[in-house]
Amino acid sequence: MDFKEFVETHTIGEIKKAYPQIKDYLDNTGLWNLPDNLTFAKAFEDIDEEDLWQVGIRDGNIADELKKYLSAMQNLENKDEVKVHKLTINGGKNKLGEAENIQVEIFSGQVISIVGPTGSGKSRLLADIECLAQEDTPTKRQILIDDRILDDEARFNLEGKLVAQLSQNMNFIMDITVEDFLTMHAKVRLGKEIENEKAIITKCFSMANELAGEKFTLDTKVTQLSGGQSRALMIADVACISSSPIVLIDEIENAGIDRQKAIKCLAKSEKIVIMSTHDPLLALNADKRIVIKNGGISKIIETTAKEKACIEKIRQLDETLLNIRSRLRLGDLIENIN
Ligand SMILES: Nc1ncnc2c1ncn2[C@@H]1O[C@H](COP(=O)(O)OP(=O)(O)OP(=O)(O)O)[C@@H](O)[C@H]1O
Repeated sequence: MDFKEFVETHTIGEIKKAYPQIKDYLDNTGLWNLPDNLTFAKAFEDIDEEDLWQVGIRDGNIADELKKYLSAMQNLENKDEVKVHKLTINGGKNKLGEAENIQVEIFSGQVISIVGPTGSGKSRLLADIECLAQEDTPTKRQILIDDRILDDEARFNLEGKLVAQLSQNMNFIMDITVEDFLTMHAKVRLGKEIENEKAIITKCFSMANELAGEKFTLDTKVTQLSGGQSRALMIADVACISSSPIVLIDEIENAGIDRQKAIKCLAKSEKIVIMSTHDPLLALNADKRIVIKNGGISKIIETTAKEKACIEKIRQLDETLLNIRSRLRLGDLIENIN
């Protein structure tokens, strides 16, 4: 029996039992009080045709409407369900055509930095991960997800669900407020759980403000945010709202935000965070760093305990430098560095 036939021959109660999400559909369309012991066709006999039209039900199309709703809910759930425990990079070739001879395994909850001279290929590695390369990019690297080789169909299905990318240049094109932006995104991601949605928006907004140098409000238009504020908002959005299990960050250091805190916020969300950086503070805050040379992965260094012990000193140096920068911006003379 196909779905249409099932809907036409069963009572509303039986249909709700077989597909519990249909109760949400009926609540959302204002049809929550239809008697459970009738079929839809019978129950609709007592409802004004115009009222049914208003919620998109006409000419006995209820089965089609229910099917559309169930399929939309399924898509949303499938999106949320994409979980990645392990990402593997199988080495390809460097710019000189030499084999990388390396395999890198990265697990959820880990933060990995990519370091190397300018032009060495850090962004290229991020791009390979973003497109889930299968030996079909200039580096010939292969990316496995949970030990799985991905065929074209799997790559296509995972597109947009797996990876959230925070790149150096981020501009908003829609002229809406921060609140509308977060609400819109939360609605797409979280759907019907309105209560939860409000709490998440509040959490996301305060996280963004904690990361941003200059504070902004929920009424601020996203197009009016500075580069640093936009980045802070997007990082908070990725940490609190986006369900992508892999986060790629291309050089966060120029963003004018609290970078160390930003990485901590992202790491807490059990995602795989991979960032290219020239910043020692960020590099040492990662669990491991991939060193790139001539377009190839030349080394993988696990951050040592001794290195971790240096972080506080580096943070102080960094703060001193930030302080000098902000004094410079304020028009002060820099004749001492206390
Ligand atoms: N293994 C490789 N084989 C061929 N080309 C490569 C390889 N790795 C990198 N490239 C190319 O080298 C160029 C520079 O790489 P990329 O932009 O990734 O450098 P980067 O380290 O991110 O630089 P920056 O620090 O300036 O951002 C790009 O055109 C990239 O496609």
